[in-house]
Order: sequence, then structure tokens, then C-alpha cells
Amino acid sequence: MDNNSIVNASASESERAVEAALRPRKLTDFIGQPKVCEQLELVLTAAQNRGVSPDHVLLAGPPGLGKTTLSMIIAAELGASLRLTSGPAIQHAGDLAAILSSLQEGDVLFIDEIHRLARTAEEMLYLAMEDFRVDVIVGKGPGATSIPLTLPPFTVVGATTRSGLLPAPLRDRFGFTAHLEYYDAAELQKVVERSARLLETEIDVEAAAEIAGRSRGTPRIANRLLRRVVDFAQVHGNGVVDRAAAQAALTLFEVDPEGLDRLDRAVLETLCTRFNGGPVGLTTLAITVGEEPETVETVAEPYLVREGFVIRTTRGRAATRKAWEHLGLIPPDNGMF
Ligand SMILES: Nc1ncnc2c1ncn2[C@@H]1O[C@H](COP(=O)(O)OP(=O)(O)OP(=O)(O)O)[C@@H](O)[C@H]1O
Repeated sequence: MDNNSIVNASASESERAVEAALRPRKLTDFIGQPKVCEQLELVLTAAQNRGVSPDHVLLAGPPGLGKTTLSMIIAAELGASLRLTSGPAIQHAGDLAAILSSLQEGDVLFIDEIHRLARTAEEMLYLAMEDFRVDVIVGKGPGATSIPLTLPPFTVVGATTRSGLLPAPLRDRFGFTAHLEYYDAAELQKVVERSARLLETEIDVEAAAEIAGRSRGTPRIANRLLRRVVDFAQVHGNGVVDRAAAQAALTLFEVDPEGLDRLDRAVLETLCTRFNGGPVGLTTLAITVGEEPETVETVAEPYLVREGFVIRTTRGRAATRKAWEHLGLIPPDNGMF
């Protein structure tokens, strides 16, 4: 088990290319996140009515919930050009200066993983966002001079999975921050049904619900599971996705009805059967499972804790009653429950 897991919320570059076909292009096609959509629509419409570029927008939330999609929708709704970059792609302030100085009036600049910008670039960005100005350094050493360059008005859309890591001065430059939440099962079912339509695949309601229920609140995972289910239905059936095909495909890929995969279940089984439910330290748990502590902590644990299968205590990780019941085991009568 590694980051290539079918239920990993992050995507590789090649997967992003496949995903592009499934992105909603308008705010009205964007499923879920009703508060964010309503707020965003207001911000964009008000700016358009005034004939100005909207405030800078920060999109905060876990991977795979639609931050890149929303940035594209913002540009499309404004009829603006979109420039895409990311924190890790900007190694030096000069890289950012080159992008900023090429912006046209009204452009939308999307900066993914904005919390990973280099410090010098961050400082340049404050100034550009606040005063639409960038100081370009010409020359090197003692002869270097700084030439102020005025930029046309533009809108930065920043995306971050870790808004807590953003320095306050940068956070303050965003006039509007949208917090994306995990999707509920009904919303994910709509995502699956919409994607199936785009993939020209027939899917019944039960199958869409089955996939949605195993998608960990994340559209990216829903779309990935759907692609595997479609493969299964095409290879083993007539291409129509029904509940039996969905269940068989997801069993084959070891994603259970709660969306747990092989590593998640191995962690729970180890906790319950080897350590009587814990608490047990992370390192001991990871060694017993045969994984690196970091993998257990960053890949399996967040979802297990979020869904109430595991709790973190000062003495280590412990299984909850829900974990025992999920594995079909009887919780011990040790006063923990
Ligand atoms: N609300 C939605 N409705 C329909 N599809 C969605 C929605 N949100 C996301 N998706 C789909 O999920 C996939 C991932 O979305 P996106 O790339 O926008 O996520 P992200 O939050 O930017 O992820 P990351 O943080 O990893 O960059 C895309 O294929 C997109 O079409």
C-alpha cells in the first residue's frame, strides 16, 4: 500500500489529464458546496457589475474536492484568461516576476499549493496583490537596480490544503476565502451520475450510490472508482453498470463498503487482534502492519480518525467500537466501551 492506492485523494499528473474531461465548466454544473457556490457567485457578479476584477480568492480544503475545478470556473464565469502555476513550480522570486509581468488586465492567476511558495516569492506576491506592482531587479551585484513595474488589475486564486501554514500577511490579501468541505453521499452520487453520462456509460441509481458510499467524501475518488467499475462492466458484462458490477469491481480493488482499503483494514485488524484494541504507539503499530510509520500516519490514519474507527490518545492509537463492529469482531469487555 502506498500513495498509488485507489482511495488516495491526490492525483498523479497522468490522472489529472484524464480528470480534465470530467470537470464541470460552470458554477451551475458544480455539484455540492452550496455555501461556497453562493458566496462565490455573489463576489463574481458584484465585481462584474462594477466592471472591476474581483477580490483575490483563497480556496482551502483537502485534496480532490474541486479547488482546481473552481479556479477554472471562476475564470470562465468572468470570461477571463486563466494562468496556472503552483507554489513548488516557483523556485525563485524571478519565476514569479516573469509570470506577473506577463499578465493582462482581468486575468485570473491560479496558484496551487500556495503554502509552498518560496519566501522571497511570497513577499513579491503580497505587493503585487495589494498594489498591483512588482519590483523587477535588473543586473547583478552592487550595480543591480530595482525597477518598479505597474501591473494591470488581475485576480489571484490561491489553493491550499494547509491554510494554517499560510503566513498571516498573505492570508490577509485574500478578500474572500472559501472552505471546501467533504461531500455527502447524495452529492457524490450526483458526481458519479454526471461523470457516467460524460463517459457515455449507463449506470443505475443503486450502482451510483454504491460507488458514492465508498468514495470517502471526495469527488476525485468517486470518479476514479467509477472508471474501474466501468472497466469491469465492459470486460465482464455488457457495459451497463449495475449494483452487482459495482460491488464486484470494488471488491476486486479491495475497497470495502465504508471506503476502507487494504491498509486501512490491516491497521484496524492489527489494532484489534494483536493489541486488543490498543492503545498502541504509532511505530509499533506500523512495524506490525509492515509499513512505514509515516505511511500509516499520513495515508491511513486521517480517514480512520475522521470516520471514528480510531482515536488518538496520549498513549497511542486505539480502536473504537465501530472498528470492532466493522471487522465483525466482538469488542472486549475491558471497560473501554
Ligand atoms: N463539485 C464537483 N462536481 C463534479 N466533479 C467534481 C467536483 N469537484 C471535483 N470534481 C472532480 O474531481 C476531480 C478532482 O477535482 P480538482 O482537481 O478540482 O480537485 P483539487 O481540490 O484541485 O485537488 P488537488 O488539491 O489535488 O489539486 C476532477 O475530475 C473534477 O472534475
